[in-house]
Amino acid sequence: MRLSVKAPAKINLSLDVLYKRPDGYHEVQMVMTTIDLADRIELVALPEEDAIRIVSQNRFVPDDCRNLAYQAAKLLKETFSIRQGVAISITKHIPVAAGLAGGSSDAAATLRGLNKLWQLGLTIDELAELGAKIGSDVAFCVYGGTALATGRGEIITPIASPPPCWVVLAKPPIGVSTAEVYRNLQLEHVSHPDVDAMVRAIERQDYTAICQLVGNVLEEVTLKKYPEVAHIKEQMKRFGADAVLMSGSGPTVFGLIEHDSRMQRVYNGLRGFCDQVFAVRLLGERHSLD
Ligand SMILES: C[C@@](CO)(OP(=O)(O)O)[C@H](O)COP(=O)(O)OP(=O)(O)OC[C@H]1O[C@@H](n2ccc(N)nc2=O)[C@H](O)[C@@H]1O
Ligand SMILES: Nc1ncnc2c1ncn2[C@@H]1O[C@H](COP(=O)(O)OP(=O)(O)O)[C@@H](O)[C@H]1O
Repeated sequence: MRLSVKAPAKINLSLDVLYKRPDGYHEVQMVMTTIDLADRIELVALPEEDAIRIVSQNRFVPDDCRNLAYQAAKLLKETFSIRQGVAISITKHIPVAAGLAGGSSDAAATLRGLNKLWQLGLTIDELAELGAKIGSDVAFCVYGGTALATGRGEIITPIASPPPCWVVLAKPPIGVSTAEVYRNLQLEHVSHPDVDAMVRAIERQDYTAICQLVGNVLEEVTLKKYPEVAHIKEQMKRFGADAVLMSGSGPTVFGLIEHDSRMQRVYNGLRGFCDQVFAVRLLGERHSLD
């Protein structure tokens, strides 16, 4: 049996860090939303072989137990004593180590897919709870759509999706370590975005307010280390994006744009000096288990 599952990227419209916790993680408050830039996960049952195989053509993607999709399959196998194997093919479209949760989304898609393939009958809440054991962003990726994420990012409260718009993404050729960015964050020096106001602006579908309220406390850390990220931000503003922000720990910068012609201008302008540029739509729908 074979199954194909879509694994979309996320962006953080608002990302605040409240404090460092005794367990080493940071307490966060984020508004996250999925976008139409996705990896494709193919799951093939290996009934004769009790192994997890990862297949990927992308040289930045580990093909062993470091792969988050591998960890998702292993977690399900161990928790439910599954005695059969699976081959997981990952076709990457989401840039790696980019602040777009590509690995987390691959893990979440693997959880949703194996729930079907192995007929486990788990609810989406149960899958999200398992996902949180793999990484802080995995629970959100299990649900998709738009949500307020709190705790270390694993406590998910679904909210309405923002009004439809274009998202132009530009990723400079650097990979960022999330752990390092959190480690270098100096909370006494940051200005905090108003996450609650962002949630309210989304709930009332107020595009102008959403654009005014975007903010990410991790920006300062990554921009300081990589001035090219600040440069991309400036260019995206100059070409006319309605709002510009770095996603997650970076280095990907995204711009929100309402009108098609403006999107084309921003996209073409950025392609002049950045290799990885994408123009996609927000994905309104949450994932269902059907
Ligand atoms: C910054 C964010 C924003 O959505 O995304 P990315 O930039 O990675 O996409 C997330 O908080 C990243 O989530 P994720 O990438 O799943 O992190 P994890 O694997 O759980 O943790 C990686 C490391 O980041 C640090 N970490 C992560 C989450 C958190 N709330 N506090 C932390 O301090 C810890 O040092 C941890 O060891
Ligand atoms: N399926 C996967 N796809 C991409 N990267 C993965 C995957 N599994 C594990 N990784 C590792 O996770 C790290 C972070 O990747 P990714 O999830 O793309 O970035 P981010 O945490 O910035 O959103 C990478 O350096 C990579 O080695």
